[in-house]
Amino acid sequence: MAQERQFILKGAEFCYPNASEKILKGIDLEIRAGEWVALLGSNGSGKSTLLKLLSALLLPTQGLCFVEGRNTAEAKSGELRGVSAIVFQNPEDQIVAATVEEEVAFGPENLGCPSAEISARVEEALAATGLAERRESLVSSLSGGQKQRLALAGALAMRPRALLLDEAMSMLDPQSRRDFTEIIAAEHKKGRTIVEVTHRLDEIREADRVVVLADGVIAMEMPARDFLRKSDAELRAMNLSKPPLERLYELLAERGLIPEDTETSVESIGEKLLCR
Ligand SMILES: Nc1ncnc2c1ncn2[C@@H]1O[C@H](COP(=O)(O)OP(=O)(O)OP(=O)(O)O)[C@@H](O)[C@H]1O
Repeated sequence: MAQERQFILKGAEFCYPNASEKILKGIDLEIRAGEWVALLGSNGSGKSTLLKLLSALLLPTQGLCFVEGRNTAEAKSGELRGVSAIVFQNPEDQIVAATVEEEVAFGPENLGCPSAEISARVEEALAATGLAERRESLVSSLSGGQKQRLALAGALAMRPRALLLDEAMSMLDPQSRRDFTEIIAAEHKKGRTIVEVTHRLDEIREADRVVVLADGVIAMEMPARDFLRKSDAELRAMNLSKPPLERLYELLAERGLIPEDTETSVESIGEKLLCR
């Protein structure tokens, strides 16, 4: 499964009902199972809309979308179950239950899982998101970061093969963002595909590939590592700013203080500087 094409968009277009202009104007994109793809682009460029096509919440108005080989326009109800789960920006839009445990059980219950399996899925998702000790807590007593981890736990309890993240970290403080990223990285290691919409380049370090949307089409596509090494000026032209670590790398490499092939990590840059 590792290299299979899990999502395929072919000339996909999308126009919201009653809107005068198409939001997506012919997207050709393939995402392999197990890949981590970051979707970038300015406000309104259609990133969330594209994510909704992948999750079959929306159907292309022209062109095709295939999910694990099935055309989403023809898939019967439930046929795409288990492929993907989505986490939105604001956990309040997603959480429905009163307690942590009830919230995580909600998805598997709706899937009609037997009770032993519901318990197993709840345990697994709570452990993965570090919420096991809060299982009996009221959702209202959780911090913003914990609520977003709960939304993620709810998604994981569906045991999706792909996690779709729609600016899922944009409301989090730096520590919660690090915690959330660690959980996502662990889920990716387990083999889940990650498709994340973001505006922050420090969230794409672990991605395999970056896809940039502009004016309804894919304006750029490349390995995340290469994208992060673009000049600050090029990134600013796309309304993006280089994260501090990459800015430091660029400055030190430009001045010959570290070799060009230094890995962009605090440890690696620090070691090269100390060895001088
Ligand atoms: N339900 C809707 N009905 C009509 N227009 C919509 C709807 N949802 C989104 N749009 C419009 O479609 C365009 C693309 O929206 P989308 O949310 O996909 O962009 P985005 O790149 O994710 O934006 P952002 O970075 O601001 O979240 C926007 O102009 C938006 O106003």
